[in-house]
Amino acid sequence: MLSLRAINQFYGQNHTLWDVDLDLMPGSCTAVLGQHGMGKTTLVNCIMGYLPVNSGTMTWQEKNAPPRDLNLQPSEQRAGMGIGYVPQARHIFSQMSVEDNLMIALKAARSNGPLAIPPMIFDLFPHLYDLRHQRGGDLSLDQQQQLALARALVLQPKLLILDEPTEGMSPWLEEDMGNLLRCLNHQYGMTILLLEQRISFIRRVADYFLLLHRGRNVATGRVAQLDEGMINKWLT
Ligand SMILES: Nc1ncnc2c1ncn2[C@@H]1O[C@H](COP(=O)(O)OP(=O)(O)OP(=O)(O)O)[C@@H](O)[C@H]1O
Repeated sequence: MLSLRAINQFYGQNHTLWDVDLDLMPGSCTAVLGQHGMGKTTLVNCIMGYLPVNSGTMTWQEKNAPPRDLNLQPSEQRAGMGIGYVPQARHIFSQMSVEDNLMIALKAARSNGPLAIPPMIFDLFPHLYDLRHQRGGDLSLDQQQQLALARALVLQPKLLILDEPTEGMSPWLEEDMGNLLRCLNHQYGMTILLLEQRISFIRRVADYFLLLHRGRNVATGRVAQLDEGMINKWLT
């Protein structure tokens, strides 16, 4: 679905990503791990087109369609292509209603075509239906997190990218988030890329991992292979 090869990125003179490779299989959930400042958000910003890639290739391929060079797609088109993103800072519009927050995502990506919130949104987030006329800023932090996720889902992305979705969450909300991601992954067949620090959460929801250290990809594999040795070496 998405293949990255030898991605390098610089902030000015600062070499931030070094020859990073990543392969996302359709319907899989992959976690990118690493301590603070190791390059996780930078990698996603490159995928979303918010930051330029200095070298390397990013190839997007859907079933029965030719591969597309993601570097050639303007960032504003990537959501329409099927890449949804929930940033770490939720960036919801606090003055707009819940419904308008959802509609604006549809309008931004679809200049023509139907502008209806898909039923799956309120199936997944029934509370948001009850709150649909409330201002985003009046929601609790958990509800804002749900709204940010719902807004990424209105376009029914093929790939959903989440930056630290469990940050600041209590254990029971973390469990709900895990169930939701598993549902999106297994029932809706969505491919998921997760930037995450909590190992227990990764073990619950992810199939594969990629470990970044100082912008370098130092380990990849199945989550079952993520052992204490790796955790002690790279994550503590
Ligand atoms: N706008 C920027 N300008 C210059 N350097 C930056 C900028 N954003 C991030 N960096 C640097 O790039 C490196 C990678 O940062 P990045 O935010 O991608 O790491 P991260 O793994 O996502 O960290 P965190 O877990 O704290 O979000 C860090 O050294 C950081 O200081």
